[in-house]
Amino acid sequence: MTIDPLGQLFASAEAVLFDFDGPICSVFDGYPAQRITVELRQLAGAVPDDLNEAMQKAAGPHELLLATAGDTRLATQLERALQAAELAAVESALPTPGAVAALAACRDSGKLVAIVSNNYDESVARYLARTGLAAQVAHIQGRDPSDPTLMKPSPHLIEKAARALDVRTSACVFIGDQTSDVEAGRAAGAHTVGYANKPGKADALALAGAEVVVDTMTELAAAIR
Ligand SMILES: O=C(O)COP(=O)(O)O
Repeated sequence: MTIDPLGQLFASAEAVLFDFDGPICSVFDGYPAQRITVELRQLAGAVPDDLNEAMQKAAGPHELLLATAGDTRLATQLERALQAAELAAVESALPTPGAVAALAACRDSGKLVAIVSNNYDESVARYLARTGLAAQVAHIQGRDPSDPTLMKPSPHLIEKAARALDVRTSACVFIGDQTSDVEAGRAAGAHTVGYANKPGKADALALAGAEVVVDTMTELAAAIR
């Protein structure tokens, strides 16, 4: 008998939770995250040395937002600017091959779907509307605009999405392309699948504890059916 770990994970799942940037689309393809990070740093202007150090270290706009969490005024200012940048970015976001098939497979097999993202929920909604996918997603869980510390790797967003779908987290499979996604999924008590969309990611996702790692969303779609 062949053992199909991915098929088994989905067979017993009631809901499939998708991270947005990566598994569903490349959000920052036309408006690079690096450019947004630089623009947000410029907007922040002069800040105290310790904060400046943390902000310079941030690898992307969400890490930058997190770095400002202790400064409510600045965090609010950057949150608003990042929301605007994300809304602009999704207009040119490119779909991930296999993502549409994966969502269709969930619909056909009667599994609930939520998107769980550190991005602004309205930008996710715009992308889904633009690409005709809105009806296939029961819930969009974006970051909490008032508290960046609740972004993944915190389990908060996954727990909230499961509550919105009225399922236990243990009945959810969460697919993400970052080790922080896998950490969030595990901390929430969900099953986790790593999507290794770049060379070298597979080992890191497995090390973070992903139960299965896939290289393509097409492979994932086939396993859901
Ligand atoms: O874009 C990011 O880095 C985070 O967003 P995600 O949670 O949708 O992956």
